[in-house]
Amino acid sequence: MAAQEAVDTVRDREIGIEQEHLDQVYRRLEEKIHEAEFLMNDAAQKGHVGTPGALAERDAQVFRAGVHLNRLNNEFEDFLFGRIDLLEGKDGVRGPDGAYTSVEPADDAVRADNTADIGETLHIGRIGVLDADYSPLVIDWRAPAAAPFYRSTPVEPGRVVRRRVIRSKGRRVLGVEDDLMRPELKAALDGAELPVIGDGALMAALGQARGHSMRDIVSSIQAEQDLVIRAPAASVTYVEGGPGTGKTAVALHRAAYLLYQDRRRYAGGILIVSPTPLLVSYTEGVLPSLGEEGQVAIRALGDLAEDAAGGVADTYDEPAVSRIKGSSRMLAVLRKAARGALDQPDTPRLLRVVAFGRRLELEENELRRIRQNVLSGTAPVNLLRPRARRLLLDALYARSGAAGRHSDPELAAELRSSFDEDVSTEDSFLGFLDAWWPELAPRRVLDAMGDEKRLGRWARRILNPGEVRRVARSLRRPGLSVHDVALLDELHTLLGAPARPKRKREYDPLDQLTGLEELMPVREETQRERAERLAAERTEYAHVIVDEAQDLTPMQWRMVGRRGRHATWTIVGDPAQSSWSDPDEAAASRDEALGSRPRRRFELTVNYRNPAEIAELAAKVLALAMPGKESPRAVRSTGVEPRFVAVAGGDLAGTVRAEAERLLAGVEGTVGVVVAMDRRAEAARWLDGLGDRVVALGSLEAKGLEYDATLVVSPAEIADESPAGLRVLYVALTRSTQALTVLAGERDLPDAAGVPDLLRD
Ligand SMILES: Nc1ncnc2c1ncn2[C@@H]1O[C@H](COP(=O)(O)OP(=O)(O)OP(=O)(O)O)[C@@H](O)[C@H]1O
Repeated sequence: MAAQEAVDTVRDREIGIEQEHLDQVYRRLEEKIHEAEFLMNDAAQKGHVGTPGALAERDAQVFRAGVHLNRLNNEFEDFLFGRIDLLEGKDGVRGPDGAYTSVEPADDAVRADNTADIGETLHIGRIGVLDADYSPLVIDWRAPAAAPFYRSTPVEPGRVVRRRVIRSKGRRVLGVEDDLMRPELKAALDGAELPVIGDGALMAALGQARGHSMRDIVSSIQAEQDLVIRAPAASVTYVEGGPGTGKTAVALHRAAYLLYQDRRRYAGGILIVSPTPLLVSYTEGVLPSLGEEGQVAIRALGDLAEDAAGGVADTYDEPAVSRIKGSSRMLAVLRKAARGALDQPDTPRLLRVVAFGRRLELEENELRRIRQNVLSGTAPVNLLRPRARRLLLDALYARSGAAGRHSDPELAAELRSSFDEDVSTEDSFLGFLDAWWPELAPRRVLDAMGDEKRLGRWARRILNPGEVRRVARSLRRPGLSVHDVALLDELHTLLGAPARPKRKREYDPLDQLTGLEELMPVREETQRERAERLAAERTEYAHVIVDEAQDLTPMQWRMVGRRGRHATWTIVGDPAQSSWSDPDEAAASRDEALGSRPRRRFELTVNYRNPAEIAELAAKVLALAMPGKESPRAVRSTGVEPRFVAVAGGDLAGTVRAEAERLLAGVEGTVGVVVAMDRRAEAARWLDGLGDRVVALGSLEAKGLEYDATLVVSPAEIADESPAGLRVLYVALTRSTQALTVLAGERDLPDAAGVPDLLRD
């Protein structure tokens, strides 16, 4: 008891020490806020008067102050979250943030009797704060000096002796957790022995109940993850790792890191491509919690093309259809369709005009010849219209008999231009051109492909008749599917957008400061509008991050590739979770999108999501889905084995509901019920009235998400859905942080214990 009290006293004292530091940080921030308010008022009063240099300097100050203001107003849970106590550095040099730059300890930092003094203490937070004398009160987590907080391990401690995670809420420190990186050392801080409190900050983070949005992991990023987050943004950073290894988390933190490193370069925008709108809404809170929003667009694959009018495409084609629509064979079909769609059922077959007092006509054959001639070029169809117009005029002029009238070239040219002028302003000619060579919108071509006969013509020798029928039928349904969006985007390129006049903008010196728009409350409305407009106009990005990259189809890789032609890339994925039927084809398209850029490859090996008991079950499916592929190592175990149940009395709905209720009672947070795609709608009805902690999901929608508990309904149904079914089942089984129930239907051939045959040893 007495020992426990002593521990508690030390803990309270250490919390008190961190509290003092946090108080000091807040005092300094308040000072800065006063400065910020003064500067903002001053700026508002003076308007934009002054030399450009002075303006830029003032704006930079307002910007920095605005960052602090914004941060404080948001009352982040843990503004300050870490601390490292370090040995003296080797070179004794300090970096721009006031911390020693060396990661290696000085030669004499550890004495022969294994004692040492702490040479430097750094606090790590969401942004950096300097004291009035420029000493660092808090180091930004992305700064080089903060890297040892994440990188240091007992095997390679560098200068770190003690690594501390500080839990705080607003202005109050709630707790501290320490890890000793050099346990063999007797280290002293200000002459007293260095105390060590508790262990397992990471475990505490992992055990917390889940909500419907992802949390940042800034206080517990692990060394192998940190290497990826801080990898230099050259060419392509390629990250592979199994379920729950933090790929999504790492991708988001990397976006924040890149912005910190080089804000001006990434003013060109960072695009994060996510497979589903569900994953977008699950992850979109992470960047704001890291203080970054303005420059990063997180978009679902179904929301990437501009023509996707009517919002996000989130309907899915049946697997047999998406397999065709996603494949690179569609490219050849679309090329034909983009040209063939010029021929509509109501396309005029005769051109008749009056010129020089004569009636002139071009008949069907002549018109066809002209069209073929124009289309022999490779330019986008809409951009060929001027050439079509010219060839029509040429043919009409030839018919008029005026061509040989003058031998003098100047007179002949004059005659020709007055002919062109006459004809091309005539209503009948203009009306004909609009109908015969209409400006094609991508959507119009896609709709035309819904006509089975026409699609059959365009897809001859590319798709078989059964495939043509399926695709045409799917295109006649209202709305857009996720896979249609990549087709639309390809059509956009094939058709070409006619140049539109650019809108003029007023010059605003504040625009030079990227990110400022997010921070200036007085300008909020207009700046937000501006940000939205810029985002809408943006078609290329400076950095592209692809999450769940294993799922992109060849057509989707082409679509994403177009948005990052000059970009650097970060690609995260897991081939074992791919729902695309032909991973080799997709990999070839990915390589095409990335060109010859060199790649740096990283691997993440630790599963932070699933307890070992769940990971072990999922590994059985992995062995079937991808023999020989190794499972990531689960970092914790809960002692709770997965539960197996068979459908009771043929009542699937009733059993699902009862099992969902049981899970809801068992965990504090969220419950996901994963069913085969074609059961999505009924599953939502089964769960009616159980509250918003539980959601029904189609197997493909479960990508990237996680729940405290999951109920996987009929593994066999999910596995049989598509050629990639086993990999999709692997995804479904790896969504849970605590509890997993597997419900077996008849098709699962459960044994007496309710275990489906797919999951038996
Ligand atoms: N270093 C960490 N500290 C705390 N939590 C972590 C850490 N790394 C990952 N996690 C947590 O583990 C879970 C899985 O992370 P994430 O979703 O990024 O994995 P993933 O590799 O994208 O998984 P999947 O491939 O299954 O979609 C998340 O809850 C994440 O917050």
